[in-house]
Amino acid sequence: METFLAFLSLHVSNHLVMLFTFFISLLLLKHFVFISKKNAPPGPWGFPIIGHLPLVGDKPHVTFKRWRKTYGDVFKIWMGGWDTVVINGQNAVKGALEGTDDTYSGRPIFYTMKVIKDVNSNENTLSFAEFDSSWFVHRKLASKALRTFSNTRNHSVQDLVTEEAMYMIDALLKHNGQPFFPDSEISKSVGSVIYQLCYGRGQYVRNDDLFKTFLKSNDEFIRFTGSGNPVDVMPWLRYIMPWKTQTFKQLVRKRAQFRNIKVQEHIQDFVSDHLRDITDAFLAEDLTDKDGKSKEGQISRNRLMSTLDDLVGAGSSTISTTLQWAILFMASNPDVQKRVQAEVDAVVGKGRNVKLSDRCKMPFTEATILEIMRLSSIVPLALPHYTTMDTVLNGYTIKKDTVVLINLHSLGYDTDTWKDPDAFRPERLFGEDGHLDKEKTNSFLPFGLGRRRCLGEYLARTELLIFFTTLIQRCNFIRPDGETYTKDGVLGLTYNPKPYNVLVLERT
Ligand code: HEM
Repeated sequence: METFLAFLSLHVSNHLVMLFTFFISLLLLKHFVFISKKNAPPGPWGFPIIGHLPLVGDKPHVTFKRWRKTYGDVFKIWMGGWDTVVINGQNAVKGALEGTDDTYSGRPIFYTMKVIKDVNSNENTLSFAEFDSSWFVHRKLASKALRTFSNTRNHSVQDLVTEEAMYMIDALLKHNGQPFFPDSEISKSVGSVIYQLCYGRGQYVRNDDLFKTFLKSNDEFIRFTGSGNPVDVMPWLRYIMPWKTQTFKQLVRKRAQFRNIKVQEHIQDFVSDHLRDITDAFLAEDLTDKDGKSKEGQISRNRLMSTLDDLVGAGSSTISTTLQWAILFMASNPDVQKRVQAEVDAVVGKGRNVKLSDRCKMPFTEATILEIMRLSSIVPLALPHYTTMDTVLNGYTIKKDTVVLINLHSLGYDTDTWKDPDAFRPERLFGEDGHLDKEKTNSFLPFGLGRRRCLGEYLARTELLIFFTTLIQRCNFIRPDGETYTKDGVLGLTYNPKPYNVLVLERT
C-alpha cells in the first residue's frame, strides 16, 4: 500500500512538474511573442509569470520615470499576465489621448473590477467600465447630474463648500496651537460636501448616524484598496491569499448596501419637479421608451445608481489628499503663504467669504493651487486604460487589448518642461506678460485627458479654490520646530503625504 502511495505521489508530482513546465513554457512563449512583435516598444527585462510586478516598487510612477531615461517615452512591461505599455511625457501622453479616436478609451477588467460588477448585480460602474455604447450613455447622464448640482448658476455648491470650510477651520483651531496631523478634520468636511451633493443638503448631516457610517465605510474602503491588490493582475493569487478578495467583497457590499438604503429613502419622498440632489436626478431620468421597455443602448437604473459609489469614492479622497498637501506646502513655504494671504486680503478682505468670481482677481493664489497639484501629482498613473484597437505611438505598434498606464507624474516633473521641477515655485506658471501662462498650466494634466478624463474636474477646482482660500484667509499654518517635511509620499488610492504635524493658528 505504502509503495502504491509512493508511486502515486511520484506519478502525481511528475505530472505536476510536467504541467508546471508546460504552463511556464506557454507563458514564456507568450512573453517572447509579445517581445518579438514587430515594432513593439522596448522595455526592461521582467520575470516570467509575475512580469515586472516585483520591480516597480511602491512608487511605480517614480520607477517608470527612471526607466523612461533608458527606454524612452513609450515602453512596455508585463503586469502579471497583462501586456502593459507605459506612456510618459507631455508629447507622448497628448499624442495618445488627444484627438477623437477612442483607441485608448478602454479600461482593463481586472479581478477587483469583476468583483465590483458582481456585487452590483452584474452591472458595470462608470469609472471601471469597458468602453462601449452603454458607457457613453452612463457618462452623459452622470455628467448631467453632477453639473446640475455643482454649477455656479445657483451658487449652491459655493455656499456648501464655504460652510464646510468653516466647520473645518473650527475643528483645526480646536487643537489650540498644539501640533497635529489634520487628516480627519479635512476628510470630514470634504466627505460632507460630496455626501450632501449626492444624498441631500442639511445642516444636521454631520450629526446623522448614516453620515458617520458613510465616513467610516469610505475610510475602510480607501485604507484597504489603497494598499493595492496583486490579485488584480494575477487572479490565481486569490486561492493563495483568499482574505484579500473576501475583505474586498465585504467592503464593496457594505458600500452598495449603504447606497441602497439612501436610494430607498429617496424613493419614499421623491417629487419629480423638486430635485434635491444627484440621487433624485438619477431617479428622475427616464430610462424607458413609451412601452416601458428599456431604451435601445440605454442603461439600467441600478447601473446609474452605482455612479453614487464612483462619485463619493473619487470625490472625497482626491480633494482631502490635495488639501493635506496644500497645508504641508504652506507650512514649509511661509513666504508663499504670506503672499497668498496678502492677495486674498486685498481681493476678498476679512469681512466676507471668498466667491468663485474672485478667482480671476487672484492669479497668485490660482498659481499656488496649480503648483500644489503639479508637485503632489495625487493620481500619478491616472486609472488604467486599455486599447480598443491596434495603434501606433511614437513609431511603436501597440496591440489591441493592451493595458496602458499614463504616467501623469512624469509631466509635472519633466525636466524638458520645468527648469527645477522639484522646487515649489508658483511664479513659474506666469508668462513674461505677468499673466498665468496657458502653455505652462496645460503642460501637466492632473485630471487626465480625453474621453476618460476626470468627470469631477469642475467640482474639484471649485472645492479646491474655496477650501484653500478660506483656510488661508482665516489661519496661519506653521511647521513646528524640529519637524521635517518631505515631498515623498505614500501611494494608496491617491498619492498621500506621509503623516506630518502642523500648528494651526487663527489669523488676527
Ligand atoms: C483634485 C481632485 C481630483 C483629481 C486630481 C482627479 C483626477 C482624476 C484622474 C487622473 C482620473 C483618471 C483619468 C484617466 O483615466 O485618464 C479621474 C477619473 C475620474 N474622476 Fe477624478 N479627480 C479629482 C476629483 C474628482 C471629483 C471631485 C470627482 C467627482 C465627484 C471625480 C470623479 C471622477 C470619475 C467619475 C472618474 C472616472 C471617469 C471615467 O472613467 O469616465 N474626480 N480623476
